[in-house]
This record gives sequence, C-alpha cells and structure tokens, in this order.
Amino acid sequence: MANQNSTNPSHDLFEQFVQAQTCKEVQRIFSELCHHLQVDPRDYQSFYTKLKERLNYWKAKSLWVKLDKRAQHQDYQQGEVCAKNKCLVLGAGPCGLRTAIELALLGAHVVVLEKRDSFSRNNVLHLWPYTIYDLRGLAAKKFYGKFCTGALDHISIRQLQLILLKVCLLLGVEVQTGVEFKGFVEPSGATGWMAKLFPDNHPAGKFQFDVFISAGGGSFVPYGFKRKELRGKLAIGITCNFLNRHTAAETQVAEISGVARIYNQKFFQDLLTETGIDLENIVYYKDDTHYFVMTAKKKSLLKMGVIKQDFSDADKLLAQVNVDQEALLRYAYDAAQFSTGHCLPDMQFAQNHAGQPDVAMFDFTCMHRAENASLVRERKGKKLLMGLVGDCLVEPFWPLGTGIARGFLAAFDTAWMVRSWGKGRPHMEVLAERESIYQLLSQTTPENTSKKYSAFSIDPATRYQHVNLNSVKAFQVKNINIIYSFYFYSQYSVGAFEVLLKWCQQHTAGYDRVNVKDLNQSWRSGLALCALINTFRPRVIDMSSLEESNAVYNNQLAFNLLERELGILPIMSAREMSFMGQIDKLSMVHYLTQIHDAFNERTPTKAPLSAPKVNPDPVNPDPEPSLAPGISSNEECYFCCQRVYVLERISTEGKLFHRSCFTCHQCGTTLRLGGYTFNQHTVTNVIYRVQMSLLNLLEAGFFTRFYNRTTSCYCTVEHHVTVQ
Ligand SMILES: NC(=O)C1=CN([C@@H]2O[C@H](COP(=O)(O)OP(=O)(O)OC[C@H]3O[C@@H](n4cnc5c(N)ncnc54)[C@H](OP(=O)(O)O)[C@@H]3O)[C@@H](O)[C@H]2O)C=CC1
Repeated sequence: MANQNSTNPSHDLFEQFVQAQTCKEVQRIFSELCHHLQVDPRDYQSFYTKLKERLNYWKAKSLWVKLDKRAQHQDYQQGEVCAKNKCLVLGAGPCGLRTAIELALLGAHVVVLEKRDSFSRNNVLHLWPYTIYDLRGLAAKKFYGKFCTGALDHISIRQLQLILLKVCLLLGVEVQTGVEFKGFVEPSGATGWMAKLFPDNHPAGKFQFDVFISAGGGSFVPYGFKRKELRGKLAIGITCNFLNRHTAAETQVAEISGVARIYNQKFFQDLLTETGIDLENIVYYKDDTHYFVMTAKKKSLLKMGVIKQDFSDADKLLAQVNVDQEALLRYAYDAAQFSTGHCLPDMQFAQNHAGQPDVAMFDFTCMHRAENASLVRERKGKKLLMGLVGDCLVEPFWPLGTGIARGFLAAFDTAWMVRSWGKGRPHMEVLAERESIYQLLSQTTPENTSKKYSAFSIDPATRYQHVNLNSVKAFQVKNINIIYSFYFYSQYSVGAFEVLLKWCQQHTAGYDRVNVKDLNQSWRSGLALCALINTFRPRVIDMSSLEESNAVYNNQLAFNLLERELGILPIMSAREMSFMGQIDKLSMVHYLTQIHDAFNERTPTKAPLSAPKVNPDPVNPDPEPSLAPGISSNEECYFCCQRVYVLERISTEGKLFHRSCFTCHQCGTTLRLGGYTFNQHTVTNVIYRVQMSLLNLLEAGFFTRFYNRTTSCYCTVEHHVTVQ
C-alpha cells in the first residue's frame, strides 16, 4: 500500500516494507528498496550505514535510533569483533532469526537458510517480560503496531518471524527461503566448509563458513549432537487456530493465560460433564488468530473417537492412521467454545500451511534436550564451530510458554560463544564456556533471571543471576567436542562409512587372524586395533604374541597406546569391548575416525609409540590395568572414583561422573545436567538438587510419575546426591 503523503518512491517502499505481512512480500519490497537506493545488501559490512544515509526519511529515524542504540553496545565492538567470521544459520524460525541479528551486530557475514518459503505458523507464543523489552528494542512496535499492547504478553510465531526478518534484512543478513540444508561439504585444499543444499544449484551452496548454527526446530538436530530424553507420563497436546475477524464481540472475550486442572477443578469438571472432553490444562490467546493449546486425557480422546485404537506406544497412538481428523476438529472446537463461554461467534478454523484447518495433535510425553550446545569440527586444518539454539537445543513444553524465552537466551549465549570465537580464544575454552552457560538454561524462569532488562546483552552475566563461566573445564570438552570428519560426515554421505572401512581394511590387511568386515564386530578381539597400530608404528607390538582369545588384554593394550601417545581417549572399557553383545557402531566410527585422522593426516608424534605395561596374564586379565603415566587422572568419576569413559560420562561443576552414578541419593533416579544447583558451601556433603524448571510441570499435573511412592521423594523437585 503506497503512502499517500509521500512523493519519494524510496519512502513509499520503506513504508511498504514496514507494513509487509508475508515473507515473500518483505523480501520483494526490500530488494526493490535496495535497488532503488542503489545499496547492495551483499556488502554486509557497510550496508546498514549506507541504507541509513540514503534513506533520509523522518519516519525511518525512530527505527535507526533503536537499531543504533543496540549496535553501539560495547559487546559488539563496533561490529569489529566478528568481522572475519562467516556464519551459516539453519532455520528462519524466531530463534534462528534472533541469533542471526546478534551475529550481524557482531560484524559477521550471516546467511540464514529456511526450507519453507512462507511464514505460515499461526500458533501464538507466550513472551516473558525480558523478551518484550528485547523486541521493543528492535523496534517491534514499528513493524507490528499491536505488539504487546496493554497487558498482552504474546505474539503469533508468524508475526514474530516477520519482525525479526525485517530487522535481519536491515542489518545485512542474507535470508534464503525455499532452500533446504542437506549436510556439509568438507573443506578441500582451496575451499572451506560449505553446505549441501536442495535445490543443489542454489547460490548459497557456494558460501564458505566457519560458524554453523542450527535453529532448525525440534526435529532437526545435526549429527554429532547427542540428545537426551525427558520422559513423563503421557501428555497429548492439541493446538488449534480460529479466524480472528477482530469484531467487537471477539474483542470482548477474555483470554486464558493458562489454567491447569489442579487450580480449577470445577472448570474441568464442568467441561467434562457438558462435552465429554477431559483436559489437564488449556491456554487461549488472541492474536492474528484465536489460538488454543490444551493437554487432553487419552481416555477422553478414545471415548470421543478422536483416537481410534489404544496403544501404549505414543507414536502408534498418535499416528495419522489412528486419528479421526473430523473427530479431532470437533473435540478442539467444543473445547474452545466451552472455555470461552460460547462467546466467540461464528468460529471458523484458520488454515495451516497446507491449506487445511489448523488443528494439530502432539505428543509431549517425551521431550528432548541436546547434551551439548556446541561442537568444533576440524578438517584439513579448517575448524568449524557449531552451535544449537531454539527447539533443537531444548524442546519446550508449549503450554508453559518457556520456548521463546529460553530460545532467545540461547540465541544470546550462542552469539557470546561466536564472539569469543571471533576474538580467537582457544576453541576448547570457547566450548567449555558455552557448555558452562548451557547448564543454566533449563533452570531459568522469569523470577531467577535478572530484572534489569535494559542491561541485558549477549554477555551472560547481564542476564543470569549466578553464572559460573568456568563450571565446565576445557579438558572436559576434549574429545567429546572435537569430532572428526568421517563420523560427522557420515550422516550425509553413505560413502563415508565405506571410506573409513576401506581405510581400516587396507591397513590391517595381511595380519593373521584379522579380518575387518565391518566397523564394529570385527574389532572385538582387539587384534585389528593392534594391527592398525602396528602398521603405522611397527615394532611397538609383538603381534605374534597376541592371543585371539585374550581380547581384554589386546584391547587394553591398544587403548593404552592410543591414549598415551595420541591422546585418543577410549570410548569404553576393554572388558565392554570384548564382551558386550553388540559393539555400538557409531561409537566405533568415532574412535576409528580419530585414529584415522591421527595416523593418516597429522601424525603428531615422530617418535615410535612405546609399548605400555598391560597385565599379561591371559587367564585372568586385569580388566582395568592402571593408567600409564601421562594419562590424566582427571578421567575418574567424582563419586565412585572409577575410570569414566567418554561415552558414559557427564561433566559438570568441573567434575566428571558416570551417567549411572549421577543419581538421586534417595530414590536412585538419574539426574539431568542443568537440572540441579551446586551447593558450594557444604563441605562434607555436596548436594545436587534438581531445579524448579520442572516444578511447574509437576504442579500442572505432568510428569507426576517422577513421584516415587516408595521413598516419598518428588524426584524432579528434590533430586539430590550426597557425597560422603
Ligand atoms: N506453540 C507452538 O505451537 C509451537 C511453538 N514453537 C515455538 O517456536 C519457537 C521457535 O522455535 P525455533 O527453534 O526457532 O524453531 P522453528 O521450528 O520455529 O523454526 C525452525 C525452522 O527451520 C526449518 N528447517 C528445519 N530443518 C531445515 C533444513 N534442513 N533446512 C532448512 N530449514 C530447515 C523448519 O522448517 P519445518 O518446520 O518445515 O521443519 C522451521 O521453519 C520456540 O519457542 C518453539 O517452542 C515451535 C513450534 C510450534
């Protein structure tokens, strides 16, 4: 819509850009505006300054004031700090876009990839006070006049994306939509890290980057990052959106910012009596649409015919074939009608991206969180820093509205990590600091974050009340965080496993009793590992003295040599390697890849490997021979003092633990990282407590299965471990 009062076409275009209501429209008008002003967004470092100079329009001034204020923050060092960094951000959801803004302010060249070509998500997000403050600082109100007017503390995902997209573009971020990230292209001699895309001839495929941020949502987690499950009792979420025609009658209907069964038994009982619908909780927000999110009881879904057949497995239960779509629409409609007192007139479903009524049913029984927030890859001497933000870092429970608040916190924390990277800090320190900060994320609530919103910046100390940037030490991210190319690349290239296998076969060929046919079972006797070592460091091992039947001895010999001389930590004990039913293939690929990289590429030591002492008694081999000199004694579990292997360890508070040791003293349930506080004042007893992050869920009636009847211990609230 052109501005009637303006005669300057660029002013008109600016007005249209500010008002644009679809992703495509924003991109098109922005490109016209740039063309008209003859500014090139690819010139990302000076783009914003040039745009400001050439768009000398009073209506744009308030926008520049806001963005200038943000950009001048000392953390960004005038956009110099990351001027040499190139960042690829996957996902143009709110978290990807918010991260991209920070990276651009740090001076980095930022490209965002998004596989969707429109912003079509009607669902509405609850905003914590700090996010409202933050978005106002990015001129949200300028782009969306209704932004958080009055007491409103929510926004539709679509509107939020539009605001953030506009800010991104103004700051020189390249946002590519309709393009899917399919994996990485490893550096060759001349080129750095690049992305494999669909469509494969997309120009963004030429972009070389040293930072990769995944903000691809809950279903996209790059390979190499491990996820943990949080399992609760069955929780089935339903979201639905109805058209909002903004009539007087609709304006009058009161929102429900969250009502849980335990707080309002009568409401839910009446709902059940009147409609047969049985809910745990419900939220209703009014935005572009009338948005409802509720948690329904399985029994009522079965009774009302929404779910056709009962299964204990949640995936089967909610599989498309087992859901009657018409009955689901009726269920959602009736619940919405009842909870708004039948005052919403003429309710009509809004459409989702597929043009269908916007109703969806989700399983919240099991939610995921990544074990690590960061990784570094290295190939051909080129390092790639990787980070996760948003739902792919921690999946939130939507009815609680924690998603976007923690999503933005992670975006800031990630930007802080990239800042350290840009400053050239050793990468182990960068990772250790990021992991230290990540431990706080699941614990954050509006109450325990700083209230000085005006001071919030990417510096974690401005946001978290008690942040210890050194709670994870650099040595603890060693090996877990550097994952070399084969392991990493393997997700995207079927051939990568084969290349590794061929390399192993080539270098173990001709050895008696060694026949490498695969990347797991063939390694059980330890002879193949010893053969591999012998090929590259002859005379260290007397191969003829090794017995095939003495697998523990052989494996331990190889493990010790590789650890002591090449710094490659064993991934399991020699006994596990020898006797476990099935050797985990990915773990072995990880281990063998490191051996490959050490021998094949970098050969860090010119001196031959020296044979360590291993208990040679073949009848009764020592399952855990003592560590050779030079091996860090830090690799012990803090609680049981036994050796802790990479794949079984948890590191926190500067200490290592076996996963199995990190349990509730009272009831034995396994504790989660980030789900406790560290009581530093207790001298003899170190108490770990799970924080309040799950308390709300408990209160709301979710995850009550954590209540242990035998010990009367609310594990999620009172988990603790006592060290004698
Ligand atoms: N209340 C609700 O109903 C919902 C709320 N949320 C909330 O939204 C907030 C933001 O979430 P955020 O973490 O930003 O994630 P989002 O899911 O909003 O955004 C991720 C985007 O990345 C896209 N994507 C995924 N894989 C690829 C790929 N390989 N290549 C290119 N693009 C890809 C996704 O497309 P696609 O989606 O097609 O995979 C999606 O558009 C959170 O607070 C979350 O809790 C999120 C979902 C629903």
